[in-house]
Amino acid sequence: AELDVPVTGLTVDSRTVEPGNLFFAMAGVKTDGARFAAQAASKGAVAIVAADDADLPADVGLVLRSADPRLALARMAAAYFGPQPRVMAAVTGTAGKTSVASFLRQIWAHAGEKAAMLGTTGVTAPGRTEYGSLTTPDPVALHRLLAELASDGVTHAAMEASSHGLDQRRLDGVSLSVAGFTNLGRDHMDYHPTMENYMAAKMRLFDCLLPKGAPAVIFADDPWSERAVEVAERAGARVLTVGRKGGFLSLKRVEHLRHKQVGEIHLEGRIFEVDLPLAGDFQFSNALVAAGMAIATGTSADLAMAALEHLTGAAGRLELVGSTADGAPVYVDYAHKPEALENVLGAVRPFTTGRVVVVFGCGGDRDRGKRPIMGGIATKLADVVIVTDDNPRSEDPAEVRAEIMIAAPGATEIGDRAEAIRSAIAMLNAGDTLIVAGKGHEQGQTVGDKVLPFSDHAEIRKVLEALSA
Ligand SMILES: CC(=O)N[C@H]1[C@@H](OP(=O)(O)OP(=O)(O)OC[C@H]2O[C@@H](n3ccc(=O)[nH]c3=O)[C@H](O)[C@@H]2O)O[C@H](CO)[C@@H](O)[C@@H]1O[C@H](C)C(=O)N[C@@H](C)C(=O)N[C@H](CCC(=O)O)C(=O)O
Ligand SMILES: Nc1ncnc2c1ncn2[C@@H]1O[C@H](COP(=O)(O)OP(=O)(O)OP(=O)(O)O)[C@@H](O)[C@H]1O
Ligand SMILES: N[C@H](CCC[C@H](N)C(=O)O)C(=O)O
Ligand SMILES: [Mg+2]
Repeated sequence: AELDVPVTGLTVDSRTVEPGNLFFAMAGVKTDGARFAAQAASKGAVAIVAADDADLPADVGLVLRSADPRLALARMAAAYFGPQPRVMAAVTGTAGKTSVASFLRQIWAHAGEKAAMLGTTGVTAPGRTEYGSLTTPDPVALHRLLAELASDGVTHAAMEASSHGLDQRRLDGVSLSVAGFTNLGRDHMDYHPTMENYMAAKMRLFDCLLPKGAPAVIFADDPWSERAVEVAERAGARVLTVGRKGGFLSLKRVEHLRHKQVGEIHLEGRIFEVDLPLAGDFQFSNALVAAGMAIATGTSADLAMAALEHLTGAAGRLELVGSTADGAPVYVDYAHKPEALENVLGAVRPFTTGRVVVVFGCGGDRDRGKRPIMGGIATKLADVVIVTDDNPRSEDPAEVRAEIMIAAPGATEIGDRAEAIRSAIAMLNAGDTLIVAGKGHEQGQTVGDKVLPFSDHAEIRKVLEALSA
């Protein structure tokens, strides 16, 4: 069928249909949009886009069939909203996406570009800061945003490509200049049936979305790096590897100081000594991926390396919130999956002369398999473990905690997160380090379907202030 009537908007939700909208009926995880086609039609949808095999009532008007309606939505949203920032970068990987996108925006800004980032923590652009929700927005929200950014004069934008986003074609309409890969670890095993399936979703960024000949910046030191390089090469990308084993940016020597690290980076025969003002080995990895992506899209090596010395961590990523009177630092971190927890606990060990104390929990309605794994990691790598709540959602919080506690003998269980933070800070001695993990930048605790205002930062500050008063 051919559509020669004006379309007033695109939507995937029948409840938001306005007269003249094109309604996309999507088969989802919870329900099927096809069941709402009649409602969409009655609210004035100009046509319904549906899968070839979708079951639709007869009286819904014009129907456009598609073998892949999510792909159709992405492409139509791109066409409908129009302009995108000239240089679009997307980074994927289990951990580090938000950090890389944030660092890339900062490097571009340092080089004088009008740059933006969008992802888990929201949108950051010149004159614009918004709190986020999804890591990769749906195509309609995404292309509306990109068009706004472009019309505001933003020329460079860094975005995160989550595996859900890639799998659901959310960024298939984005014109990419460069793509990045950080690492692969266990995550979202409630959505992806196997690690292979999860890796394949991530690799869509390189083998479906990145134009041939465009640069693919790949972190070289992960067990999955080789696979990523193979996929990107086979897809015809210009592969640039970064890291200790990196061929493009290679990290030769790192010295860990308390809140910063000094590293030597080799780049095409030149040597840069870089003072990175962030703690944690993994932040150097993220910084290298970001620098590689900036250089690959035209930033000079000198400017990119200089920018690394001014980087600020993304909110809630190994963020130092304060210290006790004895100088014990208290960090907020977003580790909510096994490898991330392992990394962050390992990252603070070199500068901790006393005990590493960790407060963490696991989200309800999310992969249950990771709970005992994280309990085990905390027990192995921290000296004191306090298990608490992190967005129980529809689950019984005590049961979520119990599934962690099975693998965390010796851990203390304190469900109330504020109370857990108070107890942890109260026990700190000089030389100890406290990590409050799992919520990072989040500003709420989701219990049932209610989001109660909650911030690890605010709780920590409150306790530290009370102690110093
Ligand atoms: C599991 C998942 O990814 N779900 C996403 C998916 O929803 P879905 O299609 O499965 O939704 P569904 O509820 O089954 O409904 C099917 C369809 O019927 C429609 N519908 C439903 C009810 C109705 O009355 N009328 C109607 O038209 C829905 O709009 C939908 O199109 O497509 C929607 C539109 O793009 C997304 O908003 C939604 O994200 C939900 C909110 C979500 O929580 N997603 C999380 C898991 C997510 O995507 N996370 C990733 C990774 C996070 C990370 O970095 O770790 C992210 O990118 O944020
Ligand atoms: N390169 C890395 N390797 C391992 N762990 C990392 C790395 N970068 C960050 N982390 C850990 O993962 C947490 C989340 O980091 P970040 O938000 O940058 O990743 P993300 O991929 O965007 O995560 P999400 O999918 O949850 O949005 C950090 O707080 C830290 O604990
Ligand atoms: N994007 C991730 C964030 C998890 C953060 C953690 N605080 C939790 O609630 O599990 C998710 O929705 O699975
Ligand atoms: Mg993120």
